[in-house]
Amino acid sequence: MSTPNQVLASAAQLHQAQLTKPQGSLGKLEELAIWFAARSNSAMPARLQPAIVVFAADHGVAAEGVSAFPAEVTGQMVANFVAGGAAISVLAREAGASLSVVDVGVASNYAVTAGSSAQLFRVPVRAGTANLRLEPAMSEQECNKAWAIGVGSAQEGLVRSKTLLIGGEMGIGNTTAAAALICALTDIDPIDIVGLGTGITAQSRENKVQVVKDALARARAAGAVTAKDWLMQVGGLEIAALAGFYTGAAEAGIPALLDGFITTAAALVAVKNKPEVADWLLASHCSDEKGHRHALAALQLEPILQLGLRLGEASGAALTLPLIQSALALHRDMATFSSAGITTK
Ligand SMILES: O=C(O)c1ccc[n+]([C@@H]2O[C@H](COP(=O)([O-])O)[C@@H](O)[C@H]2O)c1
Ligand SMILES: Cc1cc2nc[nH]c2cc1C
Repeated sequence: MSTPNQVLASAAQLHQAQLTKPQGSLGKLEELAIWFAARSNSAMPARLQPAIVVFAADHGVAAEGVSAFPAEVTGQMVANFVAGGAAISVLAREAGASLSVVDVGVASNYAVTAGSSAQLFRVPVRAGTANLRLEPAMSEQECNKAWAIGVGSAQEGLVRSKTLLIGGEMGIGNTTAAAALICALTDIDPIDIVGLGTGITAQSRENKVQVVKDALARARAAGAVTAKDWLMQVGGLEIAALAGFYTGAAEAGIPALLDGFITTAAALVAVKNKPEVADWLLASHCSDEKGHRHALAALQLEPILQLGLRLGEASGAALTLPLIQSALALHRDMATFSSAGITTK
């Protein structure tokens, strides 16, 4: 596992103090430049080359009425990503990021058009998870397979020469799985974590809280202890792939930018499994999903933005890219007090 370089962080901090601005006046942007310096082999990090990888899969728990949309939307949205019409298609183009979609378990058939705007990899581990209220979402072997696809996605051709990895997800029903994982790994009550997902009613949310409580009780009785036990019991295939993706990024020494509620649940699994992964994670935004801020706090991460987003697909992470690139450009290109001949005392 790579570790951030504190000597480069100190050099970057000294450089920030010499730029033509009052100390600390660029706030969080200064912290970002120093954070990337420690993780990019240079006190003056170059413009980032971001890769967005959206993992898609279905959830058996959708049968419990926990989403405002039918499960077929997962596959239909994969087709939309490939056709270039989804929010993340637009935002990836705007930010100059590559976009890949990895189907690790979409249950429905979907047709993709030729001449696509995103690369699609179809590597389904199974056709969606089982209903996690009633049985383990997946077997240990399936969980490991999805995890390995995520590791491979962070370390192979998909992201070659990229310097920032962004994981996203698409999966109807996955806020239920993510909520269950966050509750299991933080010991916070489902009441404080379960949210409205795609926009369910308050009454449906009561049912969703009960579904999560039932799933947690079932998995606990089945002997779930480790983060990977919980992942296999109440997680999802795209969540397992994302946890592997963050682990693979950390192993390769490439920073990873989190998106919303579901990606943060996956990051929590990765960090509980291997604490050093935390050194490579950056939070882009705090979504409107009820438990997101608790999950970020459990990871000791402070989000850059809070815009009331609740979309997923890596959209919040992509929206943060211009700010991050600006932070690095300011760090590289601003004049120093001495080069500009500005007096400090
Ligand atoms: O990223 C978030 O914070 C977020 C919050 C709410 C919903 N979502 C997206 O909505 C889908 C899951 O919502 P649901 O209601 O089907 O569980 C899934 O495709 C996610 O990408 C994403
Ligand atoms: C249309 C739609 C787009 C999405 N993108 C991520 N999750 C989603 C859920 C729905 C329902």
